[in-house]
Amino acid sequence: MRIMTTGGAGYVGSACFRYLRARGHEVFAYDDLSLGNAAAVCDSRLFRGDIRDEDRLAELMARLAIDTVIHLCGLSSVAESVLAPERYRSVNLDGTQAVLRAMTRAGVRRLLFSSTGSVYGHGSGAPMAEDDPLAPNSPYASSKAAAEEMIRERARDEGIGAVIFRYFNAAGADLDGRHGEARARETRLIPMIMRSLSSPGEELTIFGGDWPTPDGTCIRDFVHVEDVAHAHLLACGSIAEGRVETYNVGSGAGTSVLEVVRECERVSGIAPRYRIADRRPGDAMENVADIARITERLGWQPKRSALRSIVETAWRWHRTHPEGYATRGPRATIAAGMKDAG
Ligand SMILES: NC(=O)c1ccc[n+]([C@@H]2O[C@H](COP(=O)([O-])OP(=O)(O)OC[C@H]3O[C@@H](n4cnc5c(N)ncnc54)[C@H](O)[C@@H]3O)[C@@H](O)[C@H]2O)c1
Ligand SMILES: O=c1ccn([C@@H]2O[C@H](COP(=O)(O)OP(=O)(O)O[C@H]3O[C@H](CO)[C@H](O)[C@H](O)[C@H]3O)[C@@H](O)[C@H]2O)c(=O)[nH]1
Repeated sequence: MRIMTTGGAGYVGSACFRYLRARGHEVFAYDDLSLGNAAAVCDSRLFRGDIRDEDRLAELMARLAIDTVIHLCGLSSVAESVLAPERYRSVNLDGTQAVLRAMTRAGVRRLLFSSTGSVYGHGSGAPMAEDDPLAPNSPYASSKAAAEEMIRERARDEGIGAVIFRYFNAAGADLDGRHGEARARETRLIPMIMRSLSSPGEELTIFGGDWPTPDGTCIRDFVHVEDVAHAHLLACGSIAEGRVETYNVGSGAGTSVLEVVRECERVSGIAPRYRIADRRPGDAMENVADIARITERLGWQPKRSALRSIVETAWRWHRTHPEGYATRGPRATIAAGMKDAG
């Protein structure tokens, strides 16, 4: 396949880029690097640009003879979206429209889209299945639900094939120790815990200790980023023109925020300093995936998504790369001067 990954220098996008390339596919990344890292992909295959630049996308898709687009580009912080809903609508929804129009112009007929498990809303204690009603409770989740609808409409009108992936909480780092989560503006739980472990002055804030859950903190479904990348490999091969398939991508297991904090303490041997604050606006109480559909139809199984494996790989990455991809010197496992990480 000849694949364009939008948002391909980001955390999940670059993991997919590397995973698919290592398995023989021609993969190109498109990213404005506002949050992503050029060093996470291969320089010669990274094209810089804004996702709303339809002309540039169409020109690149045609020139590179792309047959499949994996549209991962997006803004994805729930909390930030509450403060800047218009920006989220613009990048996530207008950006998706630009990708769809560019695909039409360049004759690309296969799309894999990164949606989110947060489209289901708070949850009711049971894992969420793909046909459950959607109840997005943040501008971020709403923008993804609207983008999904736009894709379904386009598929009906033009007969393209699409897979919609609703990821739950992607986490962990590559097993090679050279790649991991490193965003310009970080808000996610595991990187924030890692930061507090590495810098003793940094205190972790836990948002909400009064949710109606066993320990009062939110519950999430953490899935290892390498399992997520493997799901993309399987899904790309399954896309059929004229059909849209929707799959949850999670581990199927719920873990509370405090349980994650404790696991990080066990793995690192360092007790993080934390305080419990008010609930974070836009947060869902519980977000756990029912993964029966993806298991049955794509034969996918989470293999590395045990919490221990997620935290061990994340800790190894953060310990050796305290400044993310900018880390140099003996702590970094990236060989000095190595540019072509892809
Ligand atoms: N990581 C998760 O747990 C998770 C869960 C559910 C859904 N998702 C979705 O998966 C996708 C990837 O997530 P991620 O964790 O890799 O995020 P990320 O922030 O690491 O990557 C997003 C990438 O998009 C790029 N980008 C942002 N705005 C852009 C713009 N206007 N033009 C071009 N590029 C732009 C950034 O530079 C970045 O490299 C997102 O769409 C996100 O909503 C992620
Ligand atoms: O410093 C922090 C950061 C997070 N949390 C808590 O940890 C949980 C997870 O928060 P994250 O920000 O790590 O992730 P979200 O569940 O909010 O969102 C993530 O998973 C979703 C899917 O479930 C999305 O798609 C989204 O892109 C992705 O960031 C939440 O209860 C949050 O309140 C804290 O307590 N302190």
